[in-house]
Amino acid sequence: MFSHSVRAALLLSALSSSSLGALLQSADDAADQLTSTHYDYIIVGAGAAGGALANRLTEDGSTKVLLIEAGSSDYNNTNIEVPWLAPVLTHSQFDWNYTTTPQEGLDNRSIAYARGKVLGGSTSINYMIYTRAAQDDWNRFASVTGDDGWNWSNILSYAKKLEAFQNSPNVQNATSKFVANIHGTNGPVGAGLPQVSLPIDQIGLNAQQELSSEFKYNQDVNSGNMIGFSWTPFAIQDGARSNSARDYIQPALGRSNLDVLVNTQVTKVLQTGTDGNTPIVNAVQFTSGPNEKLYNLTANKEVILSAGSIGTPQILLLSGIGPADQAKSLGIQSIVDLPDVGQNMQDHPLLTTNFQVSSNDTLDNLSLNTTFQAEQLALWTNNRTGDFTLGACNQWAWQRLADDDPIFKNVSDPSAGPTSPHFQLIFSDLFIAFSGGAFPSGHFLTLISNLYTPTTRGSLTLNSTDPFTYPIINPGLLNDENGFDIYTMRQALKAGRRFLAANAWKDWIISEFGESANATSDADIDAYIRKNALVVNHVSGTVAMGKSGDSSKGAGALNPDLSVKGVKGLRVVDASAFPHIPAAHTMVPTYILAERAADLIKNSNSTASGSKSGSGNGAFTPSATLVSVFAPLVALVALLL
Ligand SMILES: Cc1cc2nc3c(=O)[nH]c(=O)nc-3n(C[C@H](O)[C@H](O)[C@H](O)COP(=O)(O)OP(=O)(O)OC[C@H]3O[C@@H](n4cnc5c(N)ncnc54)[C@H](O)[C@@H]3O)c2cc1C
Repeated sequence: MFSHSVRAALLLSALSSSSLGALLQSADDAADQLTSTHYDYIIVGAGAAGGALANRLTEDGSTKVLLIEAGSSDYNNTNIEVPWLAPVLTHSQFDWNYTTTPQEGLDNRSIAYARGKVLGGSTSINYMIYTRAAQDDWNRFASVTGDDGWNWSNILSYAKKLEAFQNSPNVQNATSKFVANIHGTNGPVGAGLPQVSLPIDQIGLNAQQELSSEFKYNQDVNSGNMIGFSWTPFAIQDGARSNSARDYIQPALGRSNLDVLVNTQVTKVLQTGTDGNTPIVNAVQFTSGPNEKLYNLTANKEVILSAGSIGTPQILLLSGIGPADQAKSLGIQSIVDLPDVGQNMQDHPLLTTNFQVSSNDTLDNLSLNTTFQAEQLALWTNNRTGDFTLGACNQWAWQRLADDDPIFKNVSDPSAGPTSPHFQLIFSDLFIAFSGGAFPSGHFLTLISNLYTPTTRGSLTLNSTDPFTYPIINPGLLNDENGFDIYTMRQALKAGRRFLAANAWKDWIISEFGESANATSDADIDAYIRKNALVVNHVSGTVAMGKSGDSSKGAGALNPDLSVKGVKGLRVVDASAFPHIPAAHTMVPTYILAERAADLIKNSNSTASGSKSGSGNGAFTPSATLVSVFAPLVALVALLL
């Protein structure tokens, strides 16, 4: 969630400890194995979705799967495992380190855009916050796609199936903080509530009770109704990060029908033939690096792109699956004209404000007090307990604008419905900033106000035909013509200030601190937001699903079963498929999407086999496009044929 540093987290150097035996560490070294194996499915990207799919599809021992990941296998690096160290992972070797275009809505600032590049993808570098999204969000996916299978009533079984929700003995009064019977306990993904109580927890509860008409108590944010003040669940199990590498991929590696190839980037998908007039696209091209050999490999059944909301549209556009005019302008041969590929990009804008507090018992001590820091680290190392098991906050509030808010006279409500929030308020027990630079000494509370129903849409377009040149990423943050986004960010900050002005906080909070303290008029608040807002890193929607068949602009690039419109043998399963960004943290919605996708794929009869007119399966093959784009490397590739 946070894109820069919590100062206390800058403690440990990366301790590398790769230990997965059955992994293929390099395409070059594994060439013999790859050439001699026939894969039913090739999954591209080992993040939230790719990890879940690789596990579920290989439950059937007769199904052979290859999972290809651009990053390393180092998912059990200490900085990844220790929850409190999450902030050090952005800008690290595990981050693609993208940058956006100058954002008009952010005073033309370009901002860093994190994405995970390691087994587990962004689940290995994220902030582990665990939200399923509201029932109204899922019901809207069903209505946009015309597929009732995306309804809350159907996906709830997947939400439970994937969970191992812990009722940890370390969580005080746990029964009032979550609803046990709506959670799963036997699934792969570990989750639970914070194990350490903080002094501000009781103050937060008192403030909620004092202001209960505005901030209702919600016993479980994952019930389908997210609205209100609640306790924050995390994908943390027994004190350590839970991610798709640890929970889905590692357990499946013991199966002989899963191969995982890391340090390997897929550069495009390839057409292998036609079925009638429909192109069959069931092959991938991949390489170890910009100047390394290129390989082609065909799947018996399908290629599944799970490279995330940046990687997946980039691969499709490089392959000629996207807007035909864009392909033409770059000299890429178009396979199918799909105007929505790379469009519809959405993310959640984020804003921090700091409050100086009178107590010296805050999590700031993890950086201010080296003795305390060492004690806490020892607790984590020895027992997986203590403050290093914590995430960004223990409590938060998910709120809606009032139904009669004046903004709705001019703008129709962009939220999915009454169970879905317009904004989120996070209450963190320390100083958090994203701008870098020196931290003030002292003790703080940080309010993080985030917009969850952005009306703006951005885009991803190619910079070049070189797959190693990053695409042009424009999430269009706060660039709304109707004024809804900046208005709602302002209302979020005001609501957070109201919460922190409750009588309950009077002995704790001294005053708002720093530049924001002077932002009192609407104009000043808006200026502060535009100057300082960043992003929650939930990028979604760039290859959205829509109703079946129609591939015109705005109708979605995917069918409701996540197959790519206009071709056979190719599916997209990741956060790029959401037609609207879920008004929630997006990891669990992506897991849920992948869990259902696995069943859709297993039940699908639409196998794009090579018995149609096209090339044979499971073999390295040359391709015409490869020759034109990578002319200098042709000689190297030829050696492999
Ligand atoms: C810093 C940060 C903090 C976040 N905090 C939270 C949070 O607290 N809670 C929450 O719910 N969500 C959070 N998120 C968002 C959440 O992690 C993502 O929504 C989710 O992981 C998306 O899953 P995905 O499968 O679509 O993509 P990813 O998990 O990003 O996986 C995509 C994978 O594909 C690989 N890949 C990409 N291109 C290629 C290619 N060409 N060839 C081979 N492999 C490729 C990538 O390396 C990556 O491993 C955060 C994200 C970030 C970056």
